[in-house]
Amino acid sequence: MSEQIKQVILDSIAVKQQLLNDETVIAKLDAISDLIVDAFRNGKKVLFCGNGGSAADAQHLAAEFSGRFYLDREALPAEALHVNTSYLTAIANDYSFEVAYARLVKGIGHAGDVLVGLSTSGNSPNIIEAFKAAKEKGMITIGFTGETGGKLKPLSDHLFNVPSKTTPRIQESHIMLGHIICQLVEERYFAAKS
Ligand SMILES: O=C(CO)[C@@H](O)[C@H](O)[C@H](O)[C@H](O)COP(=O)(O)O
Ligand SMILES: [Zn+2]
Repeated sequence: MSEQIKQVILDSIAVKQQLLNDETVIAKLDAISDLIVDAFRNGKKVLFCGNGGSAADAQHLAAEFSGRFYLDREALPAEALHVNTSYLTAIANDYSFEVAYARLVKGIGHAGDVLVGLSTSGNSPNIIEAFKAAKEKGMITIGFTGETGGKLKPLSDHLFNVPSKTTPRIQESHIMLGHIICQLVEERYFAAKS
């Protein structure tokens, strides 16, 4: 049993070690943070979407922006697309779950806004449809996926494809990458303002 537990921790570390060793990932984190700072400076917002554990990650990361992270500061405009359960259940029930996020992107998304999609397979239909809607709107799409990127890869302007095939290990790295971006964005946006 303890070996099994240790193996999970080792596997999680191994994925993160690969990210640490990949200079393109480090450079991308730096660049995406600047991109999001620019979006906020231009009055744009960041929308997040995911399913299951990745829905939790989506709202977690949105709340780092709209609430606060390390700094005591103003709110930044960010939200996760699944948080209104009345909206989500009505649209899933009346139309389909597949269109639920896309419909909201069409309703509230504007050119220059950012859509972050978290999908370990890269193949969740509602995330795919949301990315298609975002691209039609002229939004910037950022995918967080597993190693292949799945169907989200060609729809992502920027992609963090975590080098693993295992859903929970991928998610553990997604939240780490997301936290890094939140930290850099908060520092850069509010340092420039003060
Ligand atoms: O949290 C977990 C597994 O760790 C699950 O809830 C998982 O997120 C769900 O099965 C999702 O529906 C998987 O979707 P995706 O990552 O392939 O887009
Ligand atoms: Zn999970």
